[in-house]
Amino acid sequence: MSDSYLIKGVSVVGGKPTDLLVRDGVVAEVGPGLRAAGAAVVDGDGLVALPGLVDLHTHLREPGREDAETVESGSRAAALGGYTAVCAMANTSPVADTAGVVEQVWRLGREAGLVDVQPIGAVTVGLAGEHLAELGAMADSTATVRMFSDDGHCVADPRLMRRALEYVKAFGGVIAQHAEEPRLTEGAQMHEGEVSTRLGLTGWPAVAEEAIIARDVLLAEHVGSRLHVCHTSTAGSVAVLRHAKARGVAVTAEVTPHHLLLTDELVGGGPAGGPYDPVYKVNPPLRTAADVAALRAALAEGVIDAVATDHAPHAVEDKECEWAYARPGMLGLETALSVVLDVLGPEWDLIAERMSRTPARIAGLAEHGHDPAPGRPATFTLVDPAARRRVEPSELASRSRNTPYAGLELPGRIVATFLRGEPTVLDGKAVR
Ligand SMILES: NC(=O)N[C@@H](CC(=O)O)C(=O)O
Ligand SMILES: [Zn+2]
Ligand SMILES: [Zn+2]
Repeated sequence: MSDSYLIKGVSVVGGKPTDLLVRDGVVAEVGPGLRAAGAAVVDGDGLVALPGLVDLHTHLREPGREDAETVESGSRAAALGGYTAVCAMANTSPVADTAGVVEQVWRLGREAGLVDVQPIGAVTVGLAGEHLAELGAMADSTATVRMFSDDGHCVADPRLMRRALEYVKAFGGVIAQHAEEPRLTEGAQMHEGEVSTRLGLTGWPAVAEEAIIARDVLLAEHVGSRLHVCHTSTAGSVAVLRHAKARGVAVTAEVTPHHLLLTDELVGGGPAGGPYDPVYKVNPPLRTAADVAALRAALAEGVIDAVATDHAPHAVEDKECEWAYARPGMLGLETALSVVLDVLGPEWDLIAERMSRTPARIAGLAEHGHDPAPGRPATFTLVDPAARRRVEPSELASRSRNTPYAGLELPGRIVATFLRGEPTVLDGKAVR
């Protein structure tokens, strides 16, 4: 593989076409009409260069469910989706609640070498919500964990949540909360509303999310610590976040691509078939069109800071079964940019902000989230916004197939991704 690349005629984050010279891992020069003997030339005509995307919320399933995803297969899916860094959730088996497990995940990410894999540590031992995990040991480990989450479960005990928020202040950490009051979602199968009533499924009310976010922003304010809200899904949650931010609370929030595009109506029957298709089962559940509209507006405005995929691969037997027995979760890495492009349109600066710069800052990933500019790490992705693609589950790099977008035509295609000057994707294909 070449060690320098000349990308000709590319638009950097929507600007006028220019050339990018990549050498020794960094962007060496930016400007029109560049020449470089020996450099591999990439035709950037019609392409947009974005800072490499950063996912705050990825389930890689290793260790424990390597049949559904591995660090390597998930890293490949991420690179193909334009990502250069992913934060790996802790709900593996064993749980990532010790320095040993987070170091293992970090090392597997390095070995795969396709994206930077930043492990997230569990807040409580075994995600059981009873005792704080060894947060300090995970922070001090090779994986230098700064974000902690019991995702999949809510840290429901307010005293434990308070102590976790207090603890991570010492090293500038953040608690990422899966906001779900468990007493309000017992047996829940989908969003509580008209559709759940019609289908006869137990509802997951919006207030179960909103009540926890309200409590947690107050706790974060009280102890002067940082809170991050995972997969925000309701208009009411947006209202709580807006209020907290106006008060100066150190809270950030993410939204998933699926909550920006899909609604609970799909549970009653999607484009591909009849009702109760578990591909639409996810936590938090798909909500209403009014929620979708509020989430889109909040993302544009900045009340929601980032798009995060919540890429949640599941094996066929856990997904292609009766609705009630299916695991919640959807794939996201390989379709996220296309969905966001569909939702926001070609607002490149906004897309760079919500999918790269801000998530890099939230996760504390200093090498990520920088627009390609001289002296910066050559860590970026090239998008063809004119291309349209039909999502074909069998063509995905993920080991799982549970995409809710099968058969759907979406705008945009990732042509190439570079991580510190090395291509991880070229001509739309992973380099390994
Ligand atoms: N989102 C989901 O529906 N599932 C996630 C867990 C989670 O993000 O809560 C999973 O691990 O499968
Ligand atoms: Zn969650
Ligand atoms: Zn998750």
